[in-house]
Formats: sequence, structure tokens, C-alpha cells
Amino acid sequence: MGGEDESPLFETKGEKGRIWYKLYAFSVFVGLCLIWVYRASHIPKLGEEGRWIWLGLFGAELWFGFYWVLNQSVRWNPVYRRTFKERLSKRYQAKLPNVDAFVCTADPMIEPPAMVISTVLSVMAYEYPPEKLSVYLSDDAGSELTFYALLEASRFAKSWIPFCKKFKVEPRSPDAYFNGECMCPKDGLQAVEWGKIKSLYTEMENRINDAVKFGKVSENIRKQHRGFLEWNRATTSRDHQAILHILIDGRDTNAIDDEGFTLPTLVYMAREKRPYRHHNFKAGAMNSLVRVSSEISSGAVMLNVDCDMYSSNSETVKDALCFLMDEEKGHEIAYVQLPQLFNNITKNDIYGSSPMWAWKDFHGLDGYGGPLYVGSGCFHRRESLCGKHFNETCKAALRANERNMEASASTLEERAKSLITCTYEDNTEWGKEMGLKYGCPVEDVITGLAIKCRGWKSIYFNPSRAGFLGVAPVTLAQTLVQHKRWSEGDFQIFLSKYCPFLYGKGKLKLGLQMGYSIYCLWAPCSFPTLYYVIIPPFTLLHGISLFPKASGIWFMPFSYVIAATTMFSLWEAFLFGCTMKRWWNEQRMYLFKRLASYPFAFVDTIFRHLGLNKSTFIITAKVADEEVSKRYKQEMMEFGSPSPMFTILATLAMLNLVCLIGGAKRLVLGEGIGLLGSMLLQFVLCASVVLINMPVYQAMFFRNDGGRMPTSITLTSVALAISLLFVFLSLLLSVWSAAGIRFVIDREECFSHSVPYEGDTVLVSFVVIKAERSWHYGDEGVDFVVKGPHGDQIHDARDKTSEKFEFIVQQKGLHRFCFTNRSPYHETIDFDIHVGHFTHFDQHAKDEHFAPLLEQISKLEEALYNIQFEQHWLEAQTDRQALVNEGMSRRAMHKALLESAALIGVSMLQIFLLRRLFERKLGMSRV
Ligand SMILES: O=c1ccn([C@@H]2O[C@H](COP(=O)(O)OP(=O)(O)O[C@H]3O[C@H](CO)[C@@H](O)[C@H](O)[C@H]3O)[C@@H](O)[C@H]2O)c(=O)[nH]1
Ligand SMILES: [Mn+2]
Repeated sequence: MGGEDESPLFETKGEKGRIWYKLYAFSVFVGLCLIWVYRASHIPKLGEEGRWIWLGLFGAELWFGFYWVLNQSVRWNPVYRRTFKERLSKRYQAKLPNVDAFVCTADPMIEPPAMVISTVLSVMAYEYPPEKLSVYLSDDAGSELTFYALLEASRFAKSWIPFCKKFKVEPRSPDAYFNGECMCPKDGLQAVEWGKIKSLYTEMENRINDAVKFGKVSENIRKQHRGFLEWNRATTSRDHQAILHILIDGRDTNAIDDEGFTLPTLVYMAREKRPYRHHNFKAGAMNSLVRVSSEISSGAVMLNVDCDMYSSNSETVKDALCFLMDEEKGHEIAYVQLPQLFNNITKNDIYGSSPMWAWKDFHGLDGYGGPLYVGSGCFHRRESLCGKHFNETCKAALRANERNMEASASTLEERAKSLITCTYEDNTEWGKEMGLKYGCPVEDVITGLAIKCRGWKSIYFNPSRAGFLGVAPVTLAQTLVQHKRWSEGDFQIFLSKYCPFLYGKGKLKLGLQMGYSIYCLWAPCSFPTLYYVIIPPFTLLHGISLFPKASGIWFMPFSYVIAATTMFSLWEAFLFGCTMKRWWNEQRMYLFKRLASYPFAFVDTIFRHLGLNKSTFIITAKVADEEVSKRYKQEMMEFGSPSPMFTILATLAMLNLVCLIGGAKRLVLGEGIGLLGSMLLQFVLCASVVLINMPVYQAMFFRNDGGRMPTSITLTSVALAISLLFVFLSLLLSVWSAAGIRFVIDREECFSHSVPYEGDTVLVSFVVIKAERSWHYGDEGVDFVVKGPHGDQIHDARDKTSEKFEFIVQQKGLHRFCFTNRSPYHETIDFDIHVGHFTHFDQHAKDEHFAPLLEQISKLEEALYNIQFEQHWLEAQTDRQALVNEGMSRRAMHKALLESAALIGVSMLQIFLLRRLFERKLGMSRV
């Protein structure tokens, strides 16, 4: 047995109880296959009704199944890592490598300099030999405000770092430490120092915030450092020379903290920017940092954090080194990614920013050779990031390296500056084979993939104390935009030559190829989801069943797959200690991303592929105004600023609401429990969508704060929902004439229909389409008699070829509708009936606020039915007329269209007036 010296620096463990998971997964897979079999074996034949709708559903279910299979890759073989930092310290104390930490910022307005320097200070205070630690700040805004803040930080560090080390403070971001939940120390000495440091910090923060408020630094401050000379009147964030200043030079014997210890090196960098040169966003900044640091400190390990992601665990560097320096496996590892967690998540995580499953997936990816590189919170081996291919000679490469001690700081600055000019990268491999790749909105994911295809492995490490904490978006729009960027970038990778299945073939394990594809295929997931959220509700409204009956055997696989996957995800949430509400919020965001972010991402990627648009990088804001933050803390969804994404969400929410109400009405008023049996799944689906959309309805109709849905979006989405209903209605009627019956009559034919309420309006129509003799077209009609429940005659028409009328029901119960054909020929008759139940609505609705809304919806819906009836009638008429006169039908259609348009207009107006009414009511009650 080997001694302590040969024991590994980290340990890997699998998860127990995987066999149960595999059994569960297998059973779900069987369920999925049965669903496919059901769909495939029940496809309506060519020319039959509803074939396309059915095929569409089949397509969606194929996709969901396929995607579910992909997802198994990250659940099949998860691994968990543990490090042994004491062994590292014992064996490598003097031989630890230089570590360079990079912090990126890009806009002092949405990434406040005070926040940025707190992040910088948190990494400067790492528990690591300071002479081996260098921190670089890349400022893509080239802002003197950020430079000034960093200058302040370089001074504050002198007291902050010794304070942290002396009292083992965590977290080491002064902002998080003083404003977070840390307790003021009771112990005498620490309490005194705590007070001193806190006031130092507060003063510094105030000075920085004052400068930011003022928009520039004062003349007094300008005199404090020659660096300010870089900024003149012509300097803008898009147009300036390369700026680089070593604010603390760790080699300098005078660069010491208050306790006399060396300080880590601190560098400010703003790469050259010119309006006519593309700067490649964060990837460009990172590559500049890689070059600059190789000149100044040439750390063998590089850490990158976003400016909002402070280090919350001062031991993380050592953890990372345990992986990279492990004697046996360390040399194969290119990077160590830590999870991106957030410090501003509310109890129920309303925007699903920290979905536990997302990071769980990374354990699964780790089992197949390595997680994705996702930007912030990742430690890289310099050589692998710079393009080196893995081979066995890489062994023992990570060693302590000497810094250039001869060159003066200003020489280093000059040399470094020449590496960050606009032209430096021309005709080089930077952005292609070296450094981070350009041209992709998720530079990190594509770079990580390329690194792994060069033969390296990666590690996912989730320490019990969070390594990094950032700022999660605090509005719905920001979250959706961020996900649009990610899903767009990932999908772009899938379509490029870096597609995990092509590029990774033979280089990555199949499990990892599948794992990468989960992310790469986010964007296309939007279409099956959209289909599922639109079509089943529509057909629910029209009483068309798309899923097996609840009593039938085919119902089993559907219900099993839905129940099993839902229960499983609830179980997982429960294991993570999630609240029910948080799980529910997560489901909502899961749906919203698929409905709103991913479709845009998909379309934009396709356009980009066709060369129609360029990629952009919308930086996520890290600050919000007070009102917005307040609502975020109260977990109220923020819809305040208009966004086309909201229009989609609101339209679909309205659509599902109307369809659910329509379906429920059918259930209550007409077809009863039989309908529920044949439409159960559609009801469940539609009802879940409506439930999950509650915050949307609230924002549209019931809220009065700044975060409610903008009126313009409410109006547009209501109009859109109505138009969609009409479009589908006419489509459905043309392909799937569910309403009305067409039958051939010989002598006599009777129908009965039960009307449950007195006072309902019944619309009845029939048209004799054609007689069964082609050579002769006569005008012979049929007789039509309607009788009430007690045999009383309600309507009597003699010898009519068509008829349309309505009557009010006097007595509820079974009504009879009888046709008599007096001609010797068979006739084809189209018969349609519709019972309207609007007048009774107000008796049922109690809620004072809900009543008018539901009434309006009901009215709309009633109108819709009437139009449907009308259209059906027109169509039947048209069919008849087609035999007589083509021209007539066109006029009929025009009439129908005109009617529809008028109705949309009126409904819109009603909704608008209703809203106004609400506003006034709420306004009054507040006074
Ligand atoms: O031109 C730019 C644009 C952005 N950034 C910086 O990039 C970081 C990430 O930007 P942010 O808007 O916060 O994006 P997020 O979506 O929150 O970032 C995640 O997703 C990005 C890829 O889309 C990764 O690069 C990040 O590391 C990862 O945290 C921030 O520090 C920015 O300052 C730049 O330096 N230059
Ligand atoms: Mn961010």
C-alpha cells in the first residue's frame, strides 16, 4: 500500500439506488413507446377528418419522447466529487502554481462599479499565497468610473484582506459580508475591527456611488492616479485606445497590506475599442485577459467570474487545484466548473433561476467525461484553453512558475497593451483554435465542447459551501431574454460544424454527446410545446377528442407517463428541500421559456444561418429600480415593460382560458360525464395551463401596480386570441365538420336533444344539400317539425329546402326535431343545432370582480358559437348553392368575414371598456 503521499487529491463517488431509477426510466420508456404505437395505429386515413391534427400530435409526442431519452443521459450515471485540501497543502505548499483570476464587466450603469469591486475583493482575499495570485478586471465599457472604483479597491484591500484572513471571514465580498445575513461579531477585538472596516467600506462605497451618480470623477480624484489621463473628452466606451494599469504589483516589496503581508497583483484592463471593429463581447474580453495575464503573471490556472459573481468560499482555489494537480488523473483535466448560484433568490424562486435539476444534470454530465463550461465560476488550465491538444506528455505540466522579475511594471504595461489592440488578433488563431471561440452567443459552451474534443476532460464540483454567488435576473423579461440568448447560442452550436453528434463523434462518449444535445435542442422544443398548448384546447372547445377515452386501455400509457414523470419531479424537488410552490414556479418558467424565449431563439438562429441578422449580446441587468425590487421580493411576477414575449404568453393564456370555459360549458350544459370521459386528458392539459398562467391573468385584469401587463399587450393578446380562435374555427369547420350532422333521408328521420335550462336560446338550421339524382335538380323540400318535451309543437315548416330559426325554450327537457321527405328520392340534409345559455350566467357567477370578466368571456364565446353556427349554416348553404351558383358562395363568405371582423372589433372594445372600469374601481377603493 502506498503512503499518504500517493493518496489521491480527490475522490469520485457514484450515486446509490441507481437501479431503481433505471427501472423507473424503463417503465416510462415503455409508456412512451405505447403512446407512439397508439398514435401510429390510430392515424385517420387519407381524406378522413382530423388527419393533420393527429399527425401533428404524433410529431410532438415523438419529439417529447426523443427529448426525454436524451435527458436520460444526465440521469444515468451521476458522480459526486470530494477534495482533500489538506493533502494538497501538505504536498505542494511551496510548489503551488500561479493563479490568475479574471473579472469581466461591460457597463457601469447596469453593473455598478461598487458591485464589481466587491467581486474583485472577494477573489483577492482567497486563502491562497498572495504572491501567486493575480486579479484582472476587464472593463468593456472602458469607464473611468470603474477604473476609479478599482483604484479605491486597491487601497481598501490593504485592510480588508488581513481582516478576512485573521478572522476567517466568509463570504469575502465586503458588500455581501456587510449587507448580508452575517452577524456583527461579539468578540472584543473582532468587533472593534469589524466596526472600523465597515465604516471604511461604507465611506468608500459612498464615494464610488457619488461618482457614478455624478457620471464622472472629480478633478480632485483625477490627480490621485496617472491612469486618469487615459480619459479625455473624446473617449467613449466604443472608441478608445488600449488602457492597462497595474494597480498593485505583487512583486513590489512596498505593495503590502496593513499587517505587512504581500498583496495580490491587481490589474485594470480595457482593450482597445473602435466603432468599426467587432469586439466579440465577453469572448473577446476573455481572450485579451488570457494574453495580458500571460505577460504579467502567467498563471498556469485561470479563474473567470462575472462581475456579479463574488467568491463566497475562500477555499475554492484549493478545491480546484486538488483536481488539476492530482498525480494520477489531474493532467487530463482541462477545467473545473462550479455551479452558478445566486444570492438574491427569494423563497419560492419565482423565475426559476436556480432550478435544482439544472445543476443536478451536471453531475450526470460529469459521469460521462465532463460538464459544460458555462462561463462564470470556472477554473481553466491555461494550456488547454489556449488550444493545446491533450496527450500523455501533458503529465506533470502544472507546476509553480516564476514570474518575470526583471521587467518593470511600466514595461509590462506597455507590452501587455500591445496585446490588446484591435488588430492584434488579425490573422491569428485567437477566437478560432486559441482561447474562447468567437461568433456564438454562448462562447463558453462552444469553447468547452471544443476543449473536450481535443481530448481533455472536465470536472463539475459542487462544494457544500457555495463557491460563487451571483445576481439572478429580477424580472420576467430579463429572464426570458437571458434564456433566449442561451438557447439561441446552444442551437447555433447544434447547426454548426460543432454539432455534438458530428464534431464529437469518436471523441466524446455517446452519453456526453446526448447530454450536450439537451441544451443544444432547447430552441426546437418550442414548437411541440406550442402545438400542445394550442391544439388540444381548441379541439376541447369543439368537443373533438384527441386522446384515448378514460375507460379505454390506451388511456393507461398516457396517464402513466404523465403521472410518473410528475411524481418523480416532485420527489426530486422534495429531496432538494424545495417548497411545493417553488416546484410549481419552476414548472411555470419551464413552460414560459418554451413558449416565449425558445421560439424567438429558433427564428433568430435560422435567420442568422441564412445571413439575415448578426448575433448580439444583451447584458443582463444587475440592478433594478426600487419598485421592481420590492415586487421581486414579494414574488410578484413583473410584466411592466412591454415585450413581444409577453404578447405570446398572454395570448396563449387567454386562448386556454376561453377553451377551458367553453369545454367546461359543454360538460355542464350538454354532453355531461360522457364528454369528460372522452376528453379527460384534454381537460387536464388545458386546466393545468390555465392554472399555471394565473399570474398572467392577474397581471392582465386584476393588478394595478407598475408590474401589471401593459394595456397595449392585453388588448393585442385578446385580439390575437380571438383571431386565432376564428382562424381555427374556420379551418376546423372546413376539415372537421364536428358541428352539425349530414345525413341521407329516405322517409322520416328524427333527432332529440336535451335542453337543461328554461329560457335558453336554441338555434336550429337545416339545408337540403342535394337530391340523389344528378340529372335533375329540383326544388323539392322537406317538412320539419320541432316539438317540446310535452309534445307541444314549437315550429313547423313545410316543403323547405333550407331553414334557419331560433326559439326560446319554455320547458326544459328533451326536444324532438323531425324531418319528413315527401319526394320519392333520397335527400341529403345538413342539420345543425346550438343551445345558447348566456342569459343565465349572472345567476351563477358570484364574485363581484370575476363576474364582469367571465360574463364578457362568456359573451364572446357565445358570439363565437353563434358565428360557428352561422358559418356552418353558410357553408351548408354554400354546398347547396355550389350546385346552383358559384358566385353566391363568395358573397356568403364575404358576409361571414365581415361579421367576424365586426365581432372582433366589438369584443375588443368591450374588454377595453371593462378594463377601464376596473381601473377606476380600484383607483377609487384606494383613496
Ligand atoms: O461585451 C460584453 C458583454 C458581456 N460581458 C461580461 O460578460 C459577463 C456575462 O454577462 P451577463 O449579461 O451577466 O450574462 P449572463 O447570461 O448572466 O451570463 C452567463 O452566460 C454567459 C454566456 O451567454 C456567460 O458568458 C456567463 O459567464 C454566464 O454567467 C458579464 O460579467 C459581462 O460584464 C463582457 O465582458 N463584454
Ligand atoms: Mn450574469
